[in-house]
Amino acid sequence: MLEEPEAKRARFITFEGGEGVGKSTQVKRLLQNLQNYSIEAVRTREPGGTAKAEAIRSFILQGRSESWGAGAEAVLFAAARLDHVTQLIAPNLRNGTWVISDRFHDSTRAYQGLTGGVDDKLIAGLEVLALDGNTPDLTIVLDMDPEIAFKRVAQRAIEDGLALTGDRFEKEEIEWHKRLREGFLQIARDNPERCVVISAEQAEDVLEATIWEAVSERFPELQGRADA
Ligand SMILES: Nc1ncnc2c1ncn2[C@@H]1O[C@H](COP(=O)(O)OP(=O)(O)O)[C@@H](O)[C@H]1O
Ligand SMILES: Cc1cn([C@H]2C[C@H](O)[C@@H](COP(=O)(O)OP(=O)(O)O)O2)c(=O)[nH]c1=O
Repeated sequence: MLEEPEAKRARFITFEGGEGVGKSTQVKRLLQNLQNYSIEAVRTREPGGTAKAEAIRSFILQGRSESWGAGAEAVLFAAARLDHVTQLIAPNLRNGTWVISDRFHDSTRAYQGLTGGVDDKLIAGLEVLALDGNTPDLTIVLDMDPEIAFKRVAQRAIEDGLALTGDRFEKEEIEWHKRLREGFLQIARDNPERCVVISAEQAEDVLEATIWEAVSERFPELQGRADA
């Protein structure tokens, strides 16, 4: 009998945390580090990642669904995620390409669930639909005081000569952002096998090295691989 070829084992990594903690910066750096180790990998983001999901992203972030309430928004984020998973995430993982996503289902848990008040059972049901079994192998929760994160974002806007307008979630009060931070820490405590909390109050290079250590510790296939 012919042996089945061993399936290529691709990993799914997500980054989570509040606004301006450095997720996009570190997603790019991790992608580069994986590629330096000859790992095929792509980066993506939520909401978004596919044309349909990006359309839903614009609709929500412009504030057009705000009056619909957190429950309806949870449904919209889930609809975007379903397309993202079926069209981009799952096919890449099946082909052996690692996927790194800037936000994923924990953002719905934290924003619409823990701070938005949407019932756990609704959130859990939407996850069954949208994830279709594609739970991340590792979630890196970048944690920091939201006041410091805001200063970073404001500083960059000044340097770029831009007005600090913000999307609709960025405009929430600081107390709300503190509750959001606690929400992500709670998710990490509830899912210790999947989540690693890393302090984001470190210089970009130092944070990059801490993340690389966490990723390479988690996945044996990265150990002993030569830096290409
Ligand atoms: N470790 C860091 N230290 C200082 N500033 C940072 C760090 N990481 C990112 N930044 C800056 O902070 C701002 C937000 O970073 P970004 O990666 O866009 O965060 P997020 O994706 O979490 O919103 C950007 O201006 C970025 O250049
Ligand atoms: C994926 C997702 C994002 N969001 C929010 C979080 C952010 O405020 C916004 C995404 O905007 P984005 O500009 O990507 O935020 P950031 O740079 O901080 O990551 O959408 C939810 O409320 N629920 C979700 O499920």
